[in-house]
Amino acid sequence: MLSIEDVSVDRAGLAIVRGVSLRVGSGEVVALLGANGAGKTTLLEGVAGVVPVTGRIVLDGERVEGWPAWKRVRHGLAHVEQDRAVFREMSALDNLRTAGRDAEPVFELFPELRKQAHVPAGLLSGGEQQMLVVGRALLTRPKVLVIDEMSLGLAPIVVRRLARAVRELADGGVGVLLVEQFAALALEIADRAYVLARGEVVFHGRGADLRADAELLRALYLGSGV
Ligand SMILES: Nc1ncnc2c1ncn2[C@@H]1O[C@H](COP(=O)(O)OP(=O)(O)OP(=O)(O)O)[C@@H](O)[C@H]1O
Repeated sequence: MLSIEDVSVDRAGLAIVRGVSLRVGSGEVVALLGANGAGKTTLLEGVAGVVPVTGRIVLDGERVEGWPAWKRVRHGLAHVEQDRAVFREMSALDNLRTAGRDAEPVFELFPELRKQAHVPAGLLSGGEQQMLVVGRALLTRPKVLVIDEMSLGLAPIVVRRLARAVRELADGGVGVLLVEQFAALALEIADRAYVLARGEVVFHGRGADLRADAELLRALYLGSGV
């Protein structure tokens, strides 16, 4: 569904992402892990069309690396950015309506939002705001969802709730590429995982294998390789 082939990204003259190749299939959650500064956010931004890349990005059968971000969205890509941006003065429902579609599927996925439908989004809890952001992305009916650190600053119970929802989305056929600071949590819902260190893939394998091998995970995070 999404294939990233030999992708590199430079920023301010520095090679931040270097020759990364990875794939996300339909119905799969793929975790993208790595220490701070490894290049995870930059890679997602390259996929979404926020920053230019070299290499190939194939989305649902089409080469999209030269496309503007909006065109990638139209072709089935949704990008949940790190900043959890909602329209604070607008109600939760109106935030969802900006996606131009009936909000009902979001209320089914996150019933807690239904009760808050008419509350200004700025007054919602951090977790509810994140549900809105994920919900809004979902309403564009993506084939692939790339999510950057959706757990930042949220309570563990809320993070679990969001993680479950992401797994449900994938079970419904969406391909998910998930950047997550809590590796253990990401690996609970991930089918496969990649670890980035200094812009390069240093591990690729089954989520369960990495989860079962804390030693390996630690070594990868420290950048010492396998
Ligand atoms: N706009 C930019 N200009 C120059 N350098 C940047 C820019 N954005 C990020 N970087 C640098 O790129 C490197 C990778 O950053 P990136 O945010 O992609 O990593 P990350 O793996 O997502 O880390 P984190 O988990 O801390 O968000 C960092 O060294 C960062 O300072």
